Amino acid sequence: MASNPSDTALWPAPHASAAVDATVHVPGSKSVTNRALVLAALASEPGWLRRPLRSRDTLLMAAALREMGVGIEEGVGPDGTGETWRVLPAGLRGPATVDVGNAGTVMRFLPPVAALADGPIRFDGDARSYERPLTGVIDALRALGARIDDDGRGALPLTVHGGGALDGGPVEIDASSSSQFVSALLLSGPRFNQGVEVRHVGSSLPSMPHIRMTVDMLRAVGAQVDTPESGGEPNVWRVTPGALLGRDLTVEPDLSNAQPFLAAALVTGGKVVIPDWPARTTQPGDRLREIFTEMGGSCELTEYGLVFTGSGAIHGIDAELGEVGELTPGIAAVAALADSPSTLRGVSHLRLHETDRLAALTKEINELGGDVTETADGLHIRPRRLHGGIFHTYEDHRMATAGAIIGLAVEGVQIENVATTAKTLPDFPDMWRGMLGSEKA
Ligand SMILES: O=C(O)C1=C[C@@H](OP(=O)(O)O)[C@@H](O)[C@H](O)C1
Ligand SMILES: C=C(OP(=O)(O)O)C(=O)O
Repeated sequence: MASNPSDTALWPAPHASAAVDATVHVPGSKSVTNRALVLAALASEPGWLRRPLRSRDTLLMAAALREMGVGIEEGVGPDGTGETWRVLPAGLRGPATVDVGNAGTVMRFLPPVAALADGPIRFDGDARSYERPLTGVIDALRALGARIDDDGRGALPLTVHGGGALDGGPVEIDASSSSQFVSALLLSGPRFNQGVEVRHVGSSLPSMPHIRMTVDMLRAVGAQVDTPESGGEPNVWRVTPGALLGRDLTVEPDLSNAQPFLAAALVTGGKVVIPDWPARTTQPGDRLREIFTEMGGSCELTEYGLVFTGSGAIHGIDAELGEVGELTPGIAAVAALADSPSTLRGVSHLRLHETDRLAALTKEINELGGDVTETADGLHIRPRRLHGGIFHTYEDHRMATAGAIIGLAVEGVQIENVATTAKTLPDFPDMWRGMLGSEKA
């Protein structure tokens, strides 16, 4: 966890004076947008993304692909809102420089793409990006025939010396620190000469829904993928070499970014409607229907979207969150306000996310008077009466939204650097105020 950044930019988290009653249009999924951009860039024909997320992580992905020669044009959607990107694949080339920011998807998904480019591609990013695990991708690409210069730590910054093609073939990786290693190799796999066979050899594998998202999206653009779930060996994914189709894809709302708004209904005993909640999805945020129901709410999935209603009571939960790790900060925030203790398990890899999320949540909730302890693989949260204070965010968007959830119920919470939410949700403060603006009298 980085040291406390400056406290100068403090955002007074709005306190809810009544139950919220709002409809919240949540922008597109980060994970879907960035996969769609990579797949469209690797396709053999142009493609469209409708309602892409435009946030720091996805703009970095688009900028990086443009740097490598891909055309990405802003288009005007049928409703005139300019909500489309047209992606024009082109011969990938260096020299180029990629800024990954602190986007796991950019730092993991693009080195395999760079290995297919002609020329050197340099990768650099925020200070935190140097600490986030990348060895799985670097070692695998080297084993598959790529030349990569790094400083020997198996992390950023680095240069991939693209040779215009990559042999590919079988490779073993330990993806226990991030599922994104597997997704990264699979996404570019169809373009490797021999495709790719990824065998995960680590003790555990987090975020399986995100790997399923990768597989589903690859299949949707014509790739042949064999998975453990389709009768293959456990922990082995195989992608056959082949051309990818350009698609016209409408990006689903980001269900993990719906989390703070659903939490607002739970915390205030109100109601929040999220239009366009997909009936079927690989997004981990879909698990919120079940998790937040267990914590005291109820939900109804209609053709219009998800209607989520709080009961006024908030219950603690004992939950295994390894599959849905990115939901942990928001769940921890709700758990700190519950009527019974919670244990959140299976998320030790969160120590290597945007910040050490387990340490950050523990420290910040406890500084508001809470009683949170870190366990080997998660958090134990005993609710206490909380008081106001500064909630530091460590440049982690989900810390900022977690603090905002607590602020609804606790007066005087100030979020340091709420602007960090722009990583995946650029309009968060306005959306939050908009939701509260429609509080019931
Ligand atoms: O592939 C993806 O889009 C993601 C995978 C997960 O990463 P980890 O497996 O590193 O947790 C998740 O936490 C991240 O927010 C997005
Ligand atoms: C872990 C996350 O992001 P990243 O894609 O940078 O890994 C997240 O959004 O919670």
